[in-house]
Amino acid sequence: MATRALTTPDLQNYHSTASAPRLRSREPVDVMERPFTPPDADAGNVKVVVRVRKFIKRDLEKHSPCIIRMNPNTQETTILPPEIASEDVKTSRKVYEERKFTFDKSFWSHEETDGHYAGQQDVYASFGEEFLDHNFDGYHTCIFAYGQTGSGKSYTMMGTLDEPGLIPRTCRGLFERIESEQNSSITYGVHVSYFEIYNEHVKDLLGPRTNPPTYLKIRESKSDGVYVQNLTDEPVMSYEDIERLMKVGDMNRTTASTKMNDTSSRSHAVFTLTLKQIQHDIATDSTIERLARMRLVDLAGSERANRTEATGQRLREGGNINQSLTTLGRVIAALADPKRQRASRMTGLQNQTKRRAEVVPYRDSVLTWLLKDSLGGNSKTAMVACISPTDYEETLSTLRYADQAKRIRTKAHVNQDAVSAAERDAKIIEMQETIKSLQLSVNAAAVRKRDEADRARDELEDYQRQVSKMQRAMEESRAVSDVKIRALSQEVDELRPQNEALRVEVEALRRHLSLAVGELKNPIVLPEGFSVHDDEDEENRSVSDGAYDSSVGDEVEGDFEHDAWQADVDELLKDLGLFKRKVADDKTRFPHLHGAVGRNVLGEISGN
Ligand SMILES: Nc1ncnc2c1ncn2[C@@H]1O[C@H](COP(=O)(O)OP(=O)(O)OP(=O)(O)O)[C@@H](O)[C@H]1O
Repeated sequence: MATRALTTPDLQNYHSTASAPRLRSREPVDVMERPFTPPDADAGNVKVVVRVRKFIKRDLEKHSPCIIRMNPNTQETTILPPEIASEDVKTSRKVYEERKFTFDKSFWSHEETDGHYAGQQDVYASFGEEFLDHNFDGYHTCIFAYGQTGSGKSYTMMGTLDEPGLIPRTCRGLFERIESEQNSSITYGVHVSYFEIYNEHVKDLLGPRTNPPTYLKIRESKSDGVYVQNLTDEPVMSYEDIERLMKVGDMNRTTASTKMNDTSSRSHAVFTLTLKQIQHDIATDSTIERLARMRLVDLAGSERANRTEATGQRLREGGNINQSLTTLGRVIAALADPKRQRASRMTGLQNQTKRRAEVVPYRDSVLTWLLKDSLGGNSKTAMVACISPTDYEETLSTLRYADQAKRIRTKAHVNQDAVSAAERDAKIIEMQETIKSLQLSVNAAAVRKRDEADRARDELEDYQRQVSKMQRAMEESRAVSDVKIRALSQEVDELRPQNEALRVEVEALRRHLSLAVGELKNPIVLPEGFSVHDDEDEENRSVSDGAYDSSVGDEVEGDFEHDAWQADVDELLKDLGLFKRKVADDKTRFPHLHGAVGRNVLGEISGN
């Protein structure tokens, strides 16, 4: 924000006809002389002006005559019936008749050579400057252009490079006033936003272009009313800053060629200037803050589809444009309803009357919802009805619309806050505290979010780690099992022949043993003098004894045999004990070889 000195050279180009002369006089003004305290609320009707444009190529090709007359003294606009062939008049059911309307201003922009011709500067000077006065007094304002396609809305609002319209002139006027301000105790801040409503979507015209386009949301709050969320609201320091933004916005606007207009605006464009003034009184160390919003709206054309020969996308656009404009018509009708106006002024309303006061269908379209305050609330509002000089039906419809809008009353109040030094300090501290606590909660939320995310990520990683660990462990254990199985199989294979040999040996021993045990239990008693020699025994004895002594009696021979058997049995039992131990050892070493082999062996040993 800054207090500025007047630098723009072409101030002289503007001449003023508007009523509020204070800043317009360009005289240095004493702050005491210009008290910062205008009346608090100002109820007034919507200001309605009508403007007829000159012939354009299309009119000239059709050789259509001008059917509009305007009286510069009475501000009366007259529409004459079109010259149609008498046969057509007879067959047509439509009523073509002369109609008169009176508006706050009727701008004759049809023929430059006429004495009461109104150019762009005249239109601005007539009410643009007055509305700027309202802004500096702290009132919100809204100027919107309404009319059929090709009737001159964009020309009136934006204009051309050579003939700038209301928007550039208002912006230039705003900065000229700021720069001409002599009072160094006032600081100014200006912001600009520019958006369009296309097919019932809000598009930021100053934001970056995206594909697909980004549509913004509309919100409503107690403190800010209806607003567009995340809309670019650019701070500007000079008219040149705004000029640059206007170019960006206009390039982003959705236009198309229709039968009625080569560069037809297919959207409603809303250009908003916000002016904040802070006046500081050094003596009392208090400040007065004023906030004013200027809405400058270029509506899309109110054409009927069959007239523009629209199809496809154009037809759909037409439907949406008409939905907004039809709703605007209903809102205007509701606001202009005298019964409603009476009801809204009355206190202690009956229910039915109260409902009538409340039911204005603002929310039925994006356009009317966003213009809610401008149309029926805290705003000083003007409508510029743009008309073609040739089109009876569309022009009559626009004039009727405008005539109805005249009856709308708004209740504007000054948006001003007086703050003492102590209050300001307290407010700053409070804001600092709020910011601090917001920052903390934002940080905490961010940390919480981050923590939660981190924790979740950690948990996931941990889980994944566990899963892969487990998979690895399973693979390892499978590998170990495979090795074990292979080793055991090998061992079993190796043991198989030993086991077989043992089994055979055990079998032989068992047979031998049972024979021996049987002999021991039932010894064979030979008759006296009977000896049984076999050749082998005889031979053995001869060899072992060296000499055979036939004198050794039968008893001696029997004892000897018994001892030998006993020694054999002892030997066998010893072998068996050894074998048993060996088998038991193997069983401990190869418990898995519980299988048939081991069991068989052990079973066989134990005689099972
Ligand atoms: N007062 C005027 N003086 C000179 N030319 C004008 C005037 N008004 C409109 N025109 C011309 O008429 C044509 C149509 O005007 P403009 O584009 O402003 O119409 P529009 O109502 O905005 O149409 P749309 O709704 O299709 O956007 C343009 O070529 C414009 O320059």
